[in-house]
Amino acid sequence: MDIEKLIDQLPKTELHLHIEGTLEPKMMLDLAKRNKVTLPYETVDQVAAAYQFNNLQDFLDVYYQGMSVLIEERDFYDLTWAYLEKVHGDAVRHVEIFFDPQAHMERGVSFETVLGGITSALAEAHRQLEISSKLIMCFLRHLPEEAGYEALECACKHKEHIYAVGLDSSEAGRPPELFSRLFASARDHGFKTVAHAGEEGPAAYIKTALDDLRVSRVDHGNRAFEDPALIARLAQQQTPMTMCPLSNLRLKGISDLTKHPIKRALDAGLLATVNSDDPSYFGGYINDNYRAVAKAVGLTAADIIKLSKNSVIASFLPDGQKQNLLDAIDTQVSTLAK
Ligand SMILES: Nc1ncnc2[nH]cnc12
Ligand SMILES: [Zn+2]
Repeated sequence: MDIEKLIDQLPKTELHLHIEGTLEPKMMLDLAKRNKVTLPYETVDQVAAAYQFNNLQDFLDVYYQGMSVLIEERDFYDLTWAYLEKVHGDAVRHVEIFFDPQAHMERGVSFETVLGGITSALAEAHRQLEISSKLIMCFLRHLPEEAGYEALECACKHKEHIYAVGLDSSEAGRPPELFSRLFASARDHGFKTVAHAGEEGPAAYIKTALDDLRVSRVDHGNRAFEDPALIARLAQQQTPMTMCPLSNLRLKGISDLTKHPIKRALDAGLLATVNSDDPSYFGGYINDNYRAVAKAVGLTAADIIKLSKNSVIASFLPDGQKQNLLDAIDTQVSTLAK
């Protein structure tokens, strides 16, 4: 079966996507003009040239600067809508999107402005594009745990729109257990939990994300392979891992895509998925990630089908909707096999 066609046409979900990381250079410059924000770039080429990163922190510095152009509700709407239209063409049927409210609130943009723009676009995508969605509010781990409570209070006022909380930003030296009380409080309020772990941080951070934050999924998780007992546990528990190949390449977690652990993860029986993380900054949306990693590590047609099914199983969708999507994958596979 043709791998490219499978990637293009198989229904799938995206589970690791920072909406602020979908800000394309052109939109960044247009919004800077619209909102009278000064950026250190004047052309799309200058923006693109700044996207050279040696590690996660290099990227985060550019990412937080880029999002300074997002000010009005319609900016968040435009950003989210552009992403959804784009991945509609990638056969994405369901998205679980991260957003970073603390990074906006500290600039004087209200939680409601951010949430209003994102949720209006998500509702429109449900109507027009038949893409369903859930929102995951991330706490910034470079800030103290105490700083997260304000965002959690805001989230509690909008429980109908926010399904889970996550943990992102600078990982080194900021282990998950620093956020145990905040996450316990979020769970008490009924939110599911996920966390970035093992992107740059050690395997021990993945363990404490599981044990202390009680995460339903591990975002990235690459460094789990340094601990065979942890791999056995992740396989046994079928804890989903939301992997992001082009992100790992661009942030130099791996020196080349042939070293990406996605194939090893599938072969070890892990519930691994492929996602784009911050597609505007890392050079590719979800299907670009599938294509690049498939070529680099030699994924088979069976692997691609497995990955699209894993993306559904790993989602927060109710069982009935998961089954509908799994059936849609099988139907598409049969059509392509003819
Ligand atoms: N790849 C990533 N890791 C941690 N925090 C992030 N915020 C946006 N992208 C991120
Ligand atoms: Zn991420």
